[in-house]
Amino acid sequence: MSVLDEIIDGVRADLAERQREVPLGALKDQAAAAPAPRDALAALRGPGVSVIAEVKRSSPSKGALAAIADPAALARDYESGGAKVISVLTERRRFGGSLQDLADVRANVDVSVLRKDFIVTSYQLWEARAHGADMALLIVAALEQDALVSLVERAESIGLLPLVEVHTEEEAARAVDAGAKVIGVNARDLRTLRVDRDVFARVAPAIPKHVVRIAESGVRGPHDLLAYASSGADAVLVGESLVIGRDPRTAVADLVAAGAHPALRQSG
Ligand SMILES: O=P(O)(O)OC[C@@H](O)[C@@H](O)c1c[nH]c2ccccc12
Repeated sequence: MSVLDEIIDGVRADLAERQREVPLGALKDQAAAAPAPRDALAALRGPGVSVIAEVKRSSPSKGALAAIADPAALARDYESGGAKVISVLTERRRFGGSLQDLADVRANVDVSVLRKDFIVTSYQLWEARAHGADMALLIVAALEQDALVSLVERAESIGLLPLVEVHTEEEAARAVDAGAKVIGVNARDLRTLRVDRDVFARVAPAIPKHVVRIAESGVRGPHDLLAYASSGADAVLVGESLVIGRDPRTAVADLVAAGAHPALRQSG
């Protein structure tokens, strides 16, 4: 069984428990009472290379990264550094996150917030919206095409912008077919956890220009952002290097400054 399959087994077990506690009808009432969605698409379209900064306590590949006692404070630092979107990992077993983290972050920033999790049912989309998310991650490798298509549609119908994640050209074609407006290319293979920063340059040409292209994982600093930008990235998604550093606000600001460089305007 791949790492991805193992993670999803755990996600399904936790999900079953939450579904017993909160019936869908009650969850939909919570979603109706949540603050209105923010326009993440406009934020991601630039100008410059947008930075999505992630609240990430641990990862299956590295274990514990940072304690992050106050995710909202970290998110405010990211925002003041210029992050356009805050990504909040809500998966509990491997990443140490929660839906409470998502709600805390959303209540304390003015930018858009992404629910980063392993979404396999529409119940999780309603949870995302009920806790204030503006975007939700959908991982192509975790979903049959029918399920992907219906989750993209459902997300949009409840006001969530789906970020559809791929790792290969074939997956990118599936994401485009599913109508994704935002596609993320993950440098990390979720089946093996290996990072290959060349994946973005290989896969990006399979994604039409009108789609927002996000390079995910492996950004250590401005030089990696610039490399992704030169291959056509509209945005980068950064976790580990921000949470392990001493000054997340400055780390984001350095990325944002690199992404604002005028020479990048002709790229892509
Ligand atoms: O910590 P990094 O290498 O900067 O990566 C961030 C982000 O791309 C990574 O957390 C991620 C990308 N896709 C995912 C899917 C599930 C969980 C996590 C992820």
